[in-house]
Amino acid sequence: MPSEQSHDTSVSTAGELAIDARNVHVTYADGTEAVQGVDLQVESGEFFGFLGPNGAGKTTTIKTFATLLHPTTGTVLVNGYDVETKSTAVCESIGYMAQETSVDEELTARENIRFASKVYGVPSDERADRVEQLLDLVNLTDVADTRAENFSGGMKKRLDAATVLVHRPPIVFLDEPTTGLDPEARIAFWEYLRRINELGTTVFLTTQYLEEVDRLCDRIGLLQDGQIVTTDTPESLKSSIGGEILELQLEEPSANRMDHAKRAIRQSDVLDDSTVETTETTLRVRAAEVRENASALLVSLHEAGITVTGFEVHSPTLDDVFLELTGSEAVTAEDETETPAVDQQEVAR
Ligand SMILES: Nc1ncnc2c1ncn2[C@@H]1O[C@H](COP(=O)(O)OP(=O)(O)OP(=O)(O)O)[C@@H](O)[C@H]1O
Repeated sequence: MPSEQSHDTSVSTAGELAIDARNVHVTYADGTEAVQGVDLQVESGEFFGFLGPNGAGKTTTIKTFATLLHPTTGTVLVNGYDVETKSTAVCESIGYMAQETSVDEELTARENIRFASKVYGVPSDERADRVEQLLDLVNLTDVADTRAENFSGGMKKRLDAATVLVHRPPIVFLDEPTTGLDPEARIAFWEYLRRINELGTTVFLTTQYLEEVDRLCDRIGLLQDGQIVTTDTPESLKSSIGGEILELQLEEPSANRMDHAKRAIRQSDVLDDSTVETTETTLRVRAAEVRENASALLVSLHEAGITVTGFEVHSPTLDDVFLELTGSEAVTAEDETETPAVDQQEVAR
């Protein structure tokens, strides 16, 4: 760990719990039970991905951990501090990045980070060094004196993330930090998160980009309807669903056609034990012997009058885990794009 950038872990050290949530419920004033008995332990230094379909309660949970909402019942310790009785200590020991970017567009990158250092109480004689380290960490040194209004969405996100790190919190909460970014900006941001995690910071994030989660996260918690469905490593989650997946694209897919195909697969005696899931565009058949029986399945579908335009067999991915455990499809990278980005090189200095 490079000493000049090492994060202060005096509040929480490896092996200790960064988050210890027990039976947490959060009910909004209108009666919506957004969180319904969450139990979750995250160790210091972990890179933890918090996943779930829209409306599952991820933002509510993360806001409760970051003291922005009160648990209705249950207890949450963050870095050993109770979010209810020691909320100031919790705030001082965390960084929280909301879904909406909070950088001041009128200020330059350097001014934004300097301002955050002041707000978070970084001693004045340490501020200048801290600002330069963070600019370097998020790769914005070259545009440090450019106003944030000229930045692309990805650059603003990286700047925003730098501002939540000024007080060297041992844990950062990031709520969908890469939503809306184009693939290149997203990769740069994930690389940045990997760096801060390597420097010792616990990373707790919500996201819907499962490929990156698979690559980066030590563990994943899957939330649905306010409850944790499972918590495990990406590898264990993938192997737990077992078998292989045959993905089929149908000609002119529609709900009716998908149902028809699903029935045809079930009625054929090709596979004894299979799980068939459909999304808007794809039919997924999971079974132990699906690879060996793919041709026979295609013949059955053809005989049932269904035209298959494409297919592939693959090992289970986190998308498959997500679909099986929640019954809904995760957002894919293609679903979202950011507004035209100003490339870093294009920004006038
Ligand atoms: N202020 C609020 N008042 C009442 N209900 C709310 C409020 N905020 C969120 N909810 C509801 O609580 C549930 C959980 O919402 P939450 O935003 O925590 O889910 P999420 O998993 O973060 O969803 P998304 O991925 O769409 O951001 C949803 O049913 C949502 O409509």
